[in-house]
Amino acid sequence: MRHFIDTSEYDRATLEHILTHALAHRGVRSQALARRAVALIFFDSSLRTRTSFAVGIAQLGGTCVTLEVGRGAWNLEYLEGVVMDGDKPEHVADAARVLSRYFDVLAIRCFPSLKRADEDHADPVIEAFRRYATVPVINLESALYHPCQAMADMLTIRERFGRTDGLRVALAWTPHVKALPTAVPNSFALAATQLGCRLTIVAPPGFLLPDKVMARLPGVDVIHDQAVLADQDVVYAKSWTSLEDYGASPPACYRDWILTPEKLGRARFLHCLPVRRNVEVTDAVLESIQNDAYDEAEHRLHVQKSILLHCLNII
Ligand SMILES: CC(=O)N[C@@H](CCCN)C(=O)O
Ligand SMILES: NC(=O)OP(=O)(O)O
Repeated sequence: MRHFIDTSEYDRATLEHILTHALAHRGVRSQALARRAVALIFFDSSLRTRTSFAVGIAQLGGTCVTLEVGRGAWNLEYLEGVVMDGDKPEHVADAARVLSRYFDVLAIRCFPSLKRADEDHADPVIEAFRRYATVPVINLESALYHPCQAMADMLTIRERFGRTDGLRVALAWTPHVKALPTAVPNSFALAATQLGCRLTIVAPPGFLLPDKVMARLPGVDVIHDQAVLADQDVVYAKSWTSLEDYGASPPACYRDWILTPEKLGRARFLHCLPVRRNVEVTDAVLESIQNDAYDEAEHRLHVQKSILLHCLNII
């Protein structure tokens, strides 16, 4: 079964095939998903993911139903063997099997708790759906991975530069008012290296990615000095939680890690959005011609149509 949970479950040729299809079919309307139905299951908020999936499915002639877990749909337990006497009336073990009888694809968003790193790093909710679903599962951002975002990121780089191989790409930590997940930086780092980019992680001490991700990034430099950003082709700005003080708001002493035009130099700017203006990145960066984040958001629509077709063995 072709799930799409983490890009590193696929080889480079498959990822390239999806990107090539997405670039060639951008804007194309078809009936490729006629008579197919996709469940969009949200445990957490979204602007881009829910809308771009709904529109993309419609452009392919398919149907989607959006469920908000705990708000209109039952709240779902996902841990094995628990006595369900709390606030969660249904288990993923049952919900995933039932929804698989109605839908051709189950797509799930569930962020980490940011309380216990060991539990988050096991990615329990998406793994529960993988275990019990009998149709393909697409990850709309789990505790550890956001593969659809990473594919849109790589499509943006490929469109801008005509290639991904050999480009100098920095994953640049930014300040934030609260701790954020590592899913976006994890998947960006993995996909960028899979597609031949020369990746540098630029972050304060203690802000590494989880061990199970770093283990798949051999040879990637981690640098604690933003001076290297100006030498890059692409700067990918993102805040994420410290591993040493897991789930704690970033300390005020790192507020000057905000990305400015001076630090960006001539690099192209990417961000998954949403962005906290003048906390993570200045208005001047976002209003500059170097900002490719809106193309990046558009590319979610194009690449997700190709991911759906891949998961259903249509391409
Ligand atoms: C602000 C916030 O909660 N960001 C989330 C979502 C990012 C895009 N889906 C994060 O950092 O993972
Ligand atoms: N980038 C992204 O996934 O956006 P949403 O959280 O708005 O879906």
